[in-house]
This record gives sequence, structure tokens and C-alpha cells, in this order.
Amino acid sequence: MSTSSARYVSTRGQAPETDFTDALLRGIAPDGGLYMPTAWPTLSPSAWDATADYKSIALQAIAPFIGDTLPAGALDRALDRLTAGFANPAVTPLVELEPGLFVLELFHGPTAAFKDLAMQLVAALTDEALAASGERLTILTATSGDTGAAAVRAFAGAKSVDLVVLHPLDRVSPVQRKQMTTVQADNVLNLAVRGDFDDCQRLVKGLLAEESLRERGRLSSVNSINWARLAGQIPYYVSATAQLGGPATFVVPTGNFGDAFAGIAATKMGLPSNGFVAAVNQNDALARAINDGIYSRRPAVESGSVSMDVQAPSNFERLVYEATGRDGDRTRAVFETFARDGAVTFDPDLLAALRAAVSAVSIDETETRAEIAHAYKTWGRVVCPHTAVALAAARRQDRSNGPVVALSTAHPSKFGAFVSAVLGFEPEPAPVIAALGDQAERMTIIDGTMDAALAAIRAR
Ligand SMILES: N[C@@H](CCOP(=O)(O)O)C(=O)O
Repeated sequence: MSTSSARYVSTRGQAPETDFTDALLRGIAPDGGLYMPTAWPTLSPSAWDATADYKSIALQAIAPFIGDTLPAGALDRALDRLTAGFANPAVTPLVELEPGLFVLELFHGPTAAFKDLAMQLVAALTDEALAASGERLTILTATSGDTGAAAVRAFAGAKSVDLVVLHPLDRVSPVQRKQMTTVQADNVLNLAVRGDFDDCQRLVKGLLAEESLRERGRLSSVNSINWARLAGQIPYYVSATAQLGGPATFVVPTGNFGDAFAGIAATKMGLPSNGFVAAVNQNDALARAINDGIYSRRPAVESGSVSMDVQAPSNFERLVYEATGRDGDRTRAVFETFARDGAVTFDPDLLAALRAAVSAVSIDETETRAEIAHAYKTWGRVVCPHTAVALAAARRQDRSNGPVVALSTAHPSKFGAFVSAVLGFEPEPAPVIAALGDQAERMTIIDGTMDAALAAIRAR
């Protein structure tokens, strides 16, 4: 694929093909599907050369997805903004815990979670796109904690953007909540929804189809339903491979499945890997789908790894689309059945293709606590509950055919109460968390209905 011809289709096959900027500023396709590139670009092996730095890797990995629809130099400027916000010069350093077992540290950014890696980039590219077109954008985003914090940080004060963040009331950590609600920028509206993350995401998808909200300009989302978010998460898999000097098995703590799908996308572009393991907590819809062949809805249960309290992972749709051989009709049928009946059983060929792409492990709350204790006792490392889920799953993997990399998605100080209940002391705060302070919090509490969400947005 040449860079000038980057085009996008919907996983549901009924939306017109479009370009990167339009996909970025829509977030979701008009037929309710998710945008996918029409073809996978090929990465040159020089991208994972041991000497490659994060910016050069990201340039090579992301440029083919953008094509020529943004002003010249936009990606270069966006990556400068991204890397400037990272405290560690390697941006995403890889650390060996014991022979063959590594953690990929993704939490050195401005909100101490992996979401910063794509969100800072998406914000910079959005600024470029809006400056070029003169348009205004309302962004609607659902969060179980980390995405919302990263979005608020990235878009607060952006002059052509209004940001609405929906989080489940009392179901994010206090630090995550404060990262969202203590920001005083007038273009940010925090809605605390009585419900769970899946309710917030359902509302966002409904609001994106709400014509009356388009009066102020375009509507989009910066959840990983937006292709640009996924593109921004591809480089760290390439960087990890470069740091290792060869392929790995990646174990990804999984909520909305965007992070794992970004890794799978990297392999579609030619990155060598030994496979992907999605590690979920007791919200195990994805693990049941892969292991039992039935994707079924259950209410999300609260856990210590709150950011993964997701029972309807949006990016599973992208995996199904790929596994059907990019069959939009078949993908649409799967997700319409799921939406209507709350469950769908996969045909054997589809299930085999899903299993070839990813395996899945569910780690419960007891194992998560035990893994936090194990990490401290064995490696002297204080890890967040999401990283603990990944490490517990990673230690079950066979290391005889290559290294295993667990993604460390957030700094433990974002989840101080849970970690200190296990270890008996509070994790040392990341500098960006220590700087949070005690400003007044601003949020509007609403019921999980479209009427309530629309009324709160219109009132603002
Ligand atoms: N774990 C997420 C949930 C939303 O995921 P996203 O990758 O689709 O934005 C969170 O922390 O909010």
C-alpha cells in the first residue's frame, strides 16, 4: 500500500470507503462497524532493528496508515509531542524479570498509563486535521479509568474540541477519577454514569449516531474503536521486538481488546511474533468466547483491575472481521446477533481462526493479589493489578521457544488502595500522580440512559 492510498472500510461492510482523516474524525463507521485499513501495509525489518528509537519506529509503523490526508510533517510533529511527554528516554523500556520473562513498561507518560502512547498522538493529529479544515469536533469517550484520564490530559484546552468523558460512577480508582475531574478546562465535561463501563460505551455508540449533537460540528470518539488509537499502539510491539532482538509471546492485560489487537495488527504488517495471549480478569467474556466458542453478555463485576472491567470488548469485532476473511456481512451478523440475543455461538471455522490469532486466560481476584505479592517478593517490583493479571498469565506460558513479554499498562500508584491491601504499604507515587494535588472535582452524575446523557450534554 502506498502512503497516498491509505483507505478504510467498515467491519460491517455497509459504509462507504474513506480516508484516515475522515476515519479519525468519525471514530466509528456510519453503519455501526469499526474502521479497518483496506490492506495491511508492510513494515521493513529495519523498523525492529536493535538501534531503532521509538520515534523512528513509530514513524515507519504509522505513516502508511495516514497517507497524504494530513498536512505535511503532521506525524513527525505529533511524535515529537508524544515523546516529549515521556519521562523515560526509551519511551517504552523492556525489563527482564527472570530468564525469558519480561515486562514492557508502558506507564511513563503524562497520566501513568499506556493510553498516553496513542492518546497524545491522536490529540496532536486531531489538532492538525481540525486546523486544516477549520472544523469543530465533539469527542465522546467511555472509560473504565485510564482512557478518560489520558483523553482529558491530551485534549484539555484544545481550542476546536469539546470532550465528553463517561465513566462508571464509583467504579474507577480515586486517582483515575481525580485525573479526569480535577482538570478545570471548560472544554471538558465529565459524566459519572450509574452503571458499568459497558453502559458508558453503549451510550457513546448511541450518542455518536445522534444527529442533534452534530449542530456544533463533527462527532467522534477517542476510544480504541477509533482506528487512530489502535495505530498509535502498534509501535510499542515493534519497539519491544527491537529491544529483544527477536520475536516474543506477548501477554496483554485486556479490557476493550484494543491493545491486543494493535499487536495482532503489527504482525499483519510483518512483525515476527510467537503469538498473543489476552489476559482478562473475572470479566471473562473474551476468554469464554475464545475458549468455549460462545460470546455471551454478562454484567461486569467489580475488580481491583478496574480498567479491565469490560464484558463487551469493542475490538473483538475487528478480530472477528479478520477471522472471517474480512467478510462484512458475516461480521455484521455476529454482532447483530450478540446485540439482539446477548449471545452468539461461533461456527467451527471462525472459532479456529480466532484461536489461531489469540489465546485467552482469565485471572481471578485471588490470583491477582497473589501475583502482586509474588512480584514484590521475587523481583522487588510493585506492580499494578492489571500488570499482575498479565504476569500471572505470562508465568503460565512456555518459555522454551522464546521470551514472554507481559505488558505493564499502568503505574501501581494509580491503584494504591488495592496494592497496599496486598503489600501493606502504598506504592511510591509516580511524579505525575504526586503532582495531582487536591483541586475541586467537577462531574455530573447521570443515569445510564440516552435521555440522561443527552440532557447533560445539552445543559453544558
Ligand atoms: N480500559 C479502558 C476502557 C476503554 O478502552 P479503550 O482502549 O477502548 O479506550 C479504560 O481504561 O478506559
